[in-house]
Amino acid sequence: MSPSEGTILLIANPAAQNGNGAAAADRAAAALRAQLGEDRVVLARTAGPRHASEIAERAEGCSTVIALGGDGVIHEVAGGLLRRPLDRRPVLGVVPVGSGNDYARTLGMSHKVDEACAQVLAAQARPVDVGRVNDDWFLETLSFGLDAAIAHDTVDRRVRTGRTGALLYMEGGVDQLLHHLDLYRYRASFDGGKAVDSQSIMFAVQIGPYYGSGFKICPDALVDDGLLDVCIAHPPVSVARALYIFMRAKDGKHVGFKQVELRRCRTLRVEFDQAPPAQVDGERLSGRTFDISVDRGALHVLMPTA
Ligand SMILES: Nc1ncnc2c1ncn2[C@@H]1O[C@H](COP(=O)(O)OP(=O)(O)OP(=O)(O)O)[C@@H](O)[C@H]1O
Repeated sequence: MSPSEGTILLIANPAAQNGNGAAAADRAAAALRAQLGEDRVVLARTAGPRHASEIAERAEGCSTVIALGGDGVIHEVAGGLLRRPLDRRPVLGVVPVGSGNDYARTLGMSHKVDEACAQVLAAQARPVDVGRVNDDWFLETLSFGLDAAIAHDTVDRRVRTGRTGALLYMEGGVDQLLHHLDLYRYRASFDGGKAVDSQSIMFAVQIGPYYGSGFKICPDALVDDGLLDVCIAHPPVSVARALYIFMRAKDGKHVGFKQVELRRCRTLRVEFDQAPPAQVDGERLSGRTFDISVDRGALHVLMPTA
C-alpha cells in the first residue's frame, strides 16, 4: 500500500532535536494535508518517553504511520507497530528530525521536512528486516562497548553544548578513545555454532550500515537480506591507532584493518563477562547476555523511489 490510500497517522516527538520537533510536526502535518486533504492526516504529539509506542500500537484503521523525530522515536513507533498483528500492521514512514537520523540515512530520506514529506507521498512500501535482542528490537543498530559509551556520553554532551549530529558524536568518540578505551571479554556463538571466547573494544550488530550519526560501521549491510551484519573491533590496539581507525569508520574505510572483524549471521548469542555499555537505535539497553536474531520483512517501510 502507498500513502495515497487510507488514513495517515503522524506521530511526532516535539522534544526531538532539542525541541525543533514541535515546529517540524506542524510543518509536516500542513504539507501532508495540502496534498491529501485535512481529513486524511491525523497528528499525534508524544507526551514523553514510550508514548509513541503506545500510540502506534493503537493505530486502528490507519494505512500508514509516519514517525517524525529522531532514531529514538522511530524505534518506539516501530515497536508499537510490531505488537500489532501482521495483517493489521500499518506501513511505517519516516520524517527525520533528530540528531543522529541513521535510519533515515539508510532509507535515503531527506533531512528537510518538506522534502521528506514529498518523498513519503511518492514512496512505495518495501519489506524490511527488524533485529530482535532479548525483549527489544532494532531497525538499524545494536552495539556494545565503545560506540554505546559514546552514544550515552552524547546525551549529556548535547545538553551541555547544544551540538548535534556527527560533530557531537566525533567529539564524544575522541574523548572516550583517549580516556576510556575499555576492553569487553565475551563468549559468542554465531548461528548456533561453537562458542568463541574473545575480547572486543566495540561489537556492533547491524540491520542497516550506520550508527553514531552516519558512521558506516557495516558498509555492506542491507535492510532486506534477512541477515545481521556484525562488526567487532578487537584489541590489541594503541590509542593513536584506534583514533585513526575510528575516523576512517566515518566513511566505512575501517574495513581491512587487522583489528576489525566483519561477519554475517542469522542468529547470535553473546555473553559478556560484565554488562557493557549497550545501545539499540541510540537508546540505552542493559544486560550482560544477549540473544539476537532477525525477523525478515517484519515491517513495510516507505522508501523514496530512486
Ligand atoms: N514529548 C516528549 N518529551 C520528552 N521526551 C520525549 C517526548 N516524546 C518522546 N520523547 C523521548 O525523546 C527521546 C529522543 O527522541 P528522538 O530520537 O525523537 O530525538 P533525538 O534524540 O533528538 O534524535 P536521535 O535519537 O536521532 O539522537 C526518546 O527516547 C523519546 O522517548
